[in-house]
Amino acid sequence: MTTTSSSQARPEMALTLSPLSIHHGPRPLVQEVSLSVPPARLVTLVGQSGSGKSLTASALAGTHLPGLRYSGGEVRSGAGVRLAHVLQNPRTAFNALMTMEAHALETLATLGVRGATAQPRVDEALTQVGLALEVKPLYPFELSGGMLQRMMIAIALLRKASFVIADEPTSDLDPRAQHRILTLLSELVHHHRLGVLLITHDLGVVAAFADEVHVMAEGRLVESTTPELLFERPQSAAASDLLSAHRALYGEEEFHAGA
Ligand SMILES: Nc1ncnc2c1ncn2[C@@H]1O[C@H](COP(=O)(O)OP(=O)(O)OP(=O)(O)O)[C@@H](O)[C@H]1O
Repeated sequence: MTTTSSSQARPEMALTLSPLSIHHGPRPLVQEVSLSVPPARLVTLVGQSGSGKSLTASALAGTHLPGLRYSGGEVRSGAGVRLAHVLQNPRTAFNALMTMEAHALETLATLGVRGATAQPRVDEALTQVGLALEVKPLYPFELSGGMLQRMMIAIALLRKASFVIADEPTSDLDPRAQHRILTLLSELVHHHRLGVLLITHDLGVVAAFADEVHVMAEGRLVESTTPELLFERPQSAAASDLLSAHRALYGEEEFHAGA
C-alpha cells in the first residue's frame, strides 16, 4: 500500500495521470498514457498480458521501478488526498510478524489515532469489509488470500483513502471470493464515493462492475469507453480481440450490467 500525502481529502477531484511514457533502455514499455479516475467511479484497465497496465497503475500509485526511465506521468489528486494500492499478491503487503490488529493500529497511528479511539475504528473497518473481529490476533499466514485482500481494503478505509488502485486484486481467489471483493469495492465506490482503478483480465468483471473501461495494447491506450459500448461496438483491434477471447470462453451472451 502506498501513500502520497496526508491531511484532508478533497474527494471531488479526480486522480489524474498526465501523459506517461516508460522506457527500458531504448524499448518503450508505456507510451503517452494518460488516465483519470474520478471519485465515485470504478474505472477498469484491460489489455493483453504485457500491454503496460501494471506499470501504468503503479506509476499512478506513485511507484517508479528502478532500471526504467519515466517521462511525464505527473500524478494529481488534490491536496492531501490519500491513495491505496491493493496488490495482486496481498501476502507481500503484510509483515509476517505482525497480527492483523497490529497492522490496523499501526495504520491509524500514522494518522495520529491512538489508544481508546483506535480500537472501535479497527472494528468498524473490519466489519465494513466483512471480516470477523476474530481475525484481529491472527498473523498473515493464518488468513486466506481473500481475507488478506479484504484486510488490504480495510487498511485503505482506515487510511481514509479516496482512491484505490487495485491490480488484479482477485486473480488468486476462487470465483465466489472474487465476486465478494469486487462487490465490496463497487459498494465503496457507489456508497462512499471511492474512486477505483481496477486492472482486470476478465471482461465479465468489466461488464458487471465497471463505469468506464480503458484498453491498452503494446504500451498505448487504444480505446476509452463504457462497458456497454465495448461489448456492442469495440473500436480497436485490441478490444475486439479481448472480446472474441471472452466470447470463446463464455459464449455470445450480450452485455448486461450487474451480470
Ligand atoms: N522492471 C522491468 N524491467 C524491464 N521490463 C519490464 C519491467 N517491468 C515490466 N516490464 C515490461 O513492460 C511491459 C509491460 O509490463 P506490465 O507489467 O505493465 O504489463 P501488464 O499489462 O500489466 O501485464 P500482465 O497483464 O501480464 O500483468 C512488459 O513487456 C514487461 O515485460
